Amino acid sequence: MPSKKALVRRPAPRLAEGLVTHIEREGVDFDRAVEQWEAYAEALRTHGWETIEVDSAEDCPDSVFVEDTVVMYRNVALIARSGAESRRGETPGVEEAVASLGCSVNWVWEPGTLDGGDVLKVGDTVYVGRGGRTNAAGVQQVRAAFEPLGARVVAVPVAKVLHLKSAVTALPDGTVVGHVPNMDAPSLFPRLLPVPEESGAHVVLLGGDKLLMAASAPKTAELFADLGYEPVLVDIGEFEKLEGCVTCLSVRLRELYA
Ligand SMILES: NC(=O)NCCC[C@H](N)C(=O)O
Repeated sequence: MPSKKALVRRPAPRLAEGLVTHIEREGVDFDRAVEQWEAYAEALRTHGWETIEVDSAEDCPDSVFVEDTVVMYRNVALIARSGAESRRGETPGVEEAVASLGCSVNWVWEPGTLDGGDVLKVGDTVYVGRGGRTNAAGVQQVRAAFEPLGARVVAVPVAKVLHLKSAVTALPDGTVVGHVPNMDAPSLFPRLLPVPEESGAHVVLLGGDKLLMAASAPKTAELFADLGYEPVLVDIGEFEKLEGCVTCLSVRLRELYA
């Protein structure tokens, strides 16, 4: 059944200690990060999403990036097991949240690793990035969880960036949007629109023609507006310093059984 709920998780006080892998570390202004997070959640609500706050994980610096902890396919939640050990303590609160919403809950088990940021769904195609955070066993476990439900899993090598969705996401019509210099295997995507900015590759579908995007991608926003979309820009600069993007700050639940 269609639903418009989104999990979000308040930044932990230790946010500034979050992991940085592919960029230089920069100081994070915690108060500003909280303001940006509030504005992000407000943008979701303004566009019809009910935000559900997962209990905060005070000791987990990266816990605001809630997308990495769980992958949804229909009503089934697959609880991730991050390739970064420091992130594994983030999952219990998320398990509770999805279970209390009536989702069926599965887990990625050792030796599998998976970050939700490596999973891009386009219709029933589920692209899974195999990279620093997601290993081959993790990809196999996504297949085992979702293919019996009708998904087709496509594994995608990821080496240049943190996650698959650091490089590509998709528009409402299924066109994949990607920053080609960050992509390891662009030919795996049948309909690819290259975008001029790294953060332009990150869109959250708000419904209809509306696309939530980072304010740091003005040229891509113009490109999308010219194609008939309506970009909604939010400043997430403090999270970008930690390799975060608009997608990673929420998990949308679109097919709950009410
Ligand atoms: N899905 C995402 O894009 N997640 C961003 C995670 C950033 C965090 N600092 C990390 O390295 O895990």
